Amino acid sequence: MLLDETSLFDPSLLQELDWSSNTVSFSPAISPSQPGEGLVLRPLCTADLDRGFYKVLSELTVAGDVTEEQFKAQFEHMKKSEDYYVIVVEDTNIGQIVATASLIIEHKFIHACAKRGRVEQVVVSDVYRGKQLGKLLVSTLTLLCKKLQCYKITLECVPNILEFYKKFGYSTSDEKHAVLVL
Ligand SMILES: CC(=O)SCCNC(=O)CCNC(=O)[C@H](O)C(C)(C)COP(=O)(O)OP(=O)(O)OC[C@H]1O[C@@H](n2cnc3c(N)ncnc32)[C@H](O)[C@@H]1OP(=O)(O)O
Repeated sequence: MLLDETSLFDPSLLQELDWSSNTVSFSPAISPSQPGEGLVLRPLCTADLDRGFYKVLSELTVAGDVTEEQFKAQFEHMKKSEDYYVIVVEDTNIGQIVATASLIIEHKFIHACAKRGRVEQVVVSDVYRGKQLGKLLVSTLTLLCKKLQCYKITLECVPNILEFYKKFGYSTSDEKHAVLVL
């Protein structure tokens, strides 16, 4: 059996986030530990390949077709590096992944060997949009990035999504890049 429930990173990192220092408001209140009825927010595991992980990614871009072997090998590479934090929301009522986002840690020589985070592949499945899950994912990764002692977070997106990121305090230097200094 190639695919299993092993987490990409330590799940306790999500549980230990200081949600009270979150800068956006949620109404009704949701959090990483309580994302909504039947929903669970957690690190990616390889079994998520059979729970529609690629289907969700394909709502963002060309996700491609991969074998279990390819997926497992990429997962193992990411896990070993300890710099990839892919989170998913599973709807446990249907056993499907309905949202995902990634934080990648980049190591630098500048700023006294600092680390910076990159937020990528933020996507909420069509019928789950407008339920604050996008906001939950980005808030979670922002707090996680801070906890991992990064000095800033950057991301790239199309111009019409910039307004979404401004909610979290990201500022923009042009039409497709946003930055948040932590
Ligand atoms: C770095 C990257 O990955 S960029 C790629 C971003 N992803 C995509 O473009 C994929 C397609 N889109 C999606 O998956 C979703 O629409 C997302 C991720 C952009 C937003 O997720 P949702 O769960 O629908 O958003 P959520 O319900 O949390 O909305 C939060 C707030 O953002 C606003 N918002 C939602 N989508 C957008 C948008 N496309 N542009 C601007 N504002 C938006 C909402 O109005 C809401 O505002 P409020 O808090 O004032 O009421």
